[in-house]
Amino acid sequence: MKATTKRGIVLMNLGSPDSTEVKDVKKYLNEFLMDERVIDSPYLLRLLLVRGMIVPFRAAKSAHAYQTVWTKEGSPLIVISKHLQEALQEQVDEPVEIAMRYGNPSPKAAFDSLLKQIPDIEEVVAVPLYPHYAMSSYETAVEYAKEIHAKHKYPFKLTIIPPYYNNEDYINALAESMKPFLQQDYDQILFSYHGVPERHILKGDITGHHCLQVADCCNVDSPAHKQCYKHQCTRTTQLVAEKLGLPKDKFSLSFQSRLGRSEWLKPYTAVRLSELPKEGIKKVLVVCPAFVSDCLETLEEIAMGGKEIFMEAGGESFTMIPCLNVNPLWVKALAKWVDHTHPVLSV
Ligand SMILES: C=CC1=C(C)c2cc3[nH]c(cc4nc(cc5[nH]c(cc1n2)c(C)c5CCC(=O)O)C(CCC(=O)O)=C4C)c(C)c3C=C
Ligand SMILES: [Fe+2]
Ligand SMILES: [Fe+2]
Repeated sequence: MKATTKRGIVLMNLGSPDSTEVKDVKKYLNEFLMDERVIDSPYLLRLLLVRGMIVPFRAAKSAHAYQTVWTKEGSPLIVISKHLQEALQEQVDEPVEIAMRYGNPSPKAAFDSLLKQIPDIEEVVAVPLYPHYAMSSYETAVEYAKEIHAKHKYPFKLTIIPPYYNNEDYINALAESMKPFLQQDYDQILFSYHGVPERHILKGDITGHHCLQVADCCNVDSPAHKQCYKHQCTRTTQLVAEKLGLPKDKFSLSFQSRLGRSEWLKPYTAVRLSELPKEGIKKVLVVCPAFVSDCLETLEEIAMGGKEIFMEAGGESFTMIPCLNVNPLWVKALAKWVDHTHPVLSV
């Protein structure tokens, strides 16, 4: 069916450095970590922390990590986002662009390109490539896109796809993508999500008294869950496990990529990978549902670093399940969500 409204689509991801050179990685880390939704200290303290401590110490290590996963076409996250754009474009009539929260291409470049292709464009549908709501991922991407939209007075309406951590199309695509890996002999599936500081969870609790304060908070109903990253990761895990018929002892959940010394969501993936073999879990499958595109954090931190930790601790086999990337069911889900007849809620 042809769209009645003149529309365009933007897939929004996090972004990567322009190259693996230390100067480009520094530029990227500065932009990323100076975001107040990522490092939420007051401006001057953040500036001191980021420019004076984190970036000078982290840039070379980070650049080296990027070198281990970089491809001829560029950063895996950007390349896969482009492939997803192409795959979705084959399914929908509206022009599809990609935009990154940090680095390139920017939301402005994506909006300008859509406006050039359809000068009388009426609506742009933005799809954050984050299934879960976190201040440091979904929220910052959405608020940035809204800011650019307002600042440049674009003539079209901006519609945002809400978090889809519990959406049946997303859960089904994820479960189906995992099925082939369950044919092999394994002891447990580790669902490893990007972590966030516990402080962010407390800050995002709209009730002010639920998250991390009520016993088993993620499994006790609360309006806080609308913006609770921990609840949403827990729910994705439960729904995928149900869909795959996994018994309780066959899966567990952990959080990766901790930065700094404050307390982040626990258990930490690196710690669990070092403990699992001692608990008799010698064959592990790892899936990272917070990322829909493979990136540094899945390909280097988990598939390389995580595997090393697990094998050195006595593990026998470590299998990384790829992200959804350009999985046909995932592309189909996106095409369904952006269809003009499908009711989307603007956040
Ligand atoms: C999936 C959602 C993400 C959340 C939530 C998130 C929070 C978060 N991240 C950092 C710091 C870093 N993250 C880095 C890489 C990175 N993070 C995400 C996603 C989320 N981050 C992705 C997809 C990537 C990979 C990007 C790529 O180019 O492949 C990095 C850069 C790499 C490094 O030096 O380790 C940093 C730094 C914080 C502090 C945070 C929450 C507060
Ligand atoms: Fe991150
Ligand atoms: Fe919560």
